[in-house]
Amino acid sequence: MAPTEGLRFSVGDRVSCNMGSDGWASGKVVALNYREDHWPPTKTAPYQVELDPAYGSALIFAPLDQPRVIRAEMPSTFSLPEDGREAAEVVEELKAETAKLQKEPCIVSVLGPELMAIAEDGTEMFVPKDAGPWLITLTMMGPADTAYGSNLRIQLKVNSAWPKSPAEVRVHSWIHSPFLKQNGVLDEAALAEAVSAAESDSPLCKTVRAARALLCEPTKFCEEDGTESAEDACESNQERFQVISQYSAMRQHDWLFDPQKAYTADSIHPDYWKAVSVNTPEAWSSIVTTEVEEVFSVPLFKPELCEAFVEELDKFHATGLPARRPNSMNNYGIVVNEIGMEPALDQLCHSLLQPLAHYLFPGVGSQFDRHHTFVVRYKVGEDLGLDMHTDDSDVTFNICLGKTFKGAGLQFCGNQGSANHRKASLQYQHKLGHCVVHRGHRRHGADDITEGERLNLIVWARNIEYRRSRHWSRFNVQSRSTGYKRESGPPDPVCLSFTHDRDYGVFKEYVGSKQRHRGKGWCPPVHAEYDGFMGEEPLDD
Ligand SMILES: O=C(O)CCC(=O)C(=O)O
Ligand SMILES: [Fe+2]
Repeated sequence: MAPTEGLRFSVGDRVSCNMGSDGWASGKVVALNYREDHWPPTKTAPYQVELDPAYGSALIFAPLDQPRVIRAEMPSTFSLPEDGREAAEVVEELKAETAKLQKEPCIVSVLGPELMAIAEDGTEMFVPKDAGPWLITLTMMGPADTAYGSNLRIQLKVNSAWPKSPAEVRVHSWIHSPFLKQNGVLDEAALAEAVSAAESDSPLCKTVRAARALLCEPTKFCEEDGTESAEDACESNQERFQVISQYSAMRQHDWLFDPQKAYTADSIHPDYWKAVSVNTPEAWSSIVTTEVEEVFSVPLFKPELCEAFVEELDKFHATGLPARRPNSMNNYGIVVNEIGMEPALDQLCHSLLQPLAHYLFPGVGSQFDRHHTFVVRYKVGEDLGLDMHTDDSDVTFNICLGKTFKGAGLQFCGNQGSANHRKASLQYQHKLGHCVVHRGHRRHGADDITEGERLNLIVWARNIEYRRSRHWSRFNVQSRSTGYKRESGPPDPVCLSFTHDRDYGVFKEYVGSKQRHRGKGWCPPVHAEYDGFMGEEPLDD
């Protein structure tokens, strides 16, 4: 059908809709100029879309007729361009361009082009063979004496239609920017504009200059109404930068911050060091313990590394410098990327943890983009434990740093949305230096500590390719609506969440400040209630 009324799509057209952090979901247009009764008279949405059964057949609307909101359903032109060129020719060109890039004054290091370990074609993930896409990884320096005067790590994803099809820019460093999307990808429209303003005879250098300018001089690219957000971003960077540089003079173990020195044969458990050096399935299987299906553990840090890490955190606390907390329930933990450890932790994540994740969870664990890394801390008289939850990660690594403690086990239940997601599957006892590895969608929580103090380093690793695949969308979009399977029976008490569940109060008492959550839960969704389900009474106001 031809598009009507100036809209790009017609009723019946197959489309993909941007579900925000949930990725893209496929469906078909069922109405144009859609309206809901309660909307003001002038408000319409260009399209109503019925999502595919894989996404719960939900009826949604697209608020804007823009490619970033709704696009034609097709294999992403990004990964599998129809007008792609010979791969060898593109690789040669990219090599020549990366050589030019090395000479740019802001560039610290360049790696690649490397074939991606895993990529998405708009719906599914595939292992690239030789036709791309490729990644170019680089570290560059922001302008000195500004809020951006530190190393920035970015990755360029390039396909075989390069340079006709632009590179996607992924920013691994945690930088505040009005142009950065939630997943760490630079806004495509802003990048295109900045590329057209950049000067260079190499398209790759132009892209990198444009990315640097967007990230480090955001006000130049903002319309008047956006200047405020650019200024806010600048201020947040300044604050972060200040903490990092102030603390750099007070560090107890400088080597912990150094990507060349922190995670080496001196600090990594010898079994792990051997396995990662060999990196074969046999080597990994000889050190991995399967604690229960899809939950694994490995020896990772030597006790000396754990001890130094804990001393460093104690030192940071003692300075009184402001720290960002990992979540609202852990008031004494700390986001370690924010105190200057990011370069070293990048190295830990990409060189040491990535190969293990590829072995344990091929596909989703085969490639990581940015990671959110923090330390949780539990102590009697402070935070005791952590409510049942799922992580905003694709793969989570959880390493016990010490100190000595009793209680504080890690309870695992089922996968989010499954019939047994509130059934207990494992109580894991942390061991010094050992790392537990699990998927982010696994329901888990920390038992209360009864004695001593426990600190754990948590790495939430994310994979952009996976989050764009149908699998992730199905799991996340669908599971929030119709996708929760009917629960097989009442929950096991250890799997109850006081922040999420509608029946917590039926089985357990809300103690102290937990009271305020009574009646506010959403889980399980109504259609997924087990036989005989009873919801709790709401809180009397
Ligand atoms: O305390 C632990 O070991 C788990 C912490 C955790 O699950 C989290 O912070 O997401
Ligand atoms: Fe967690």
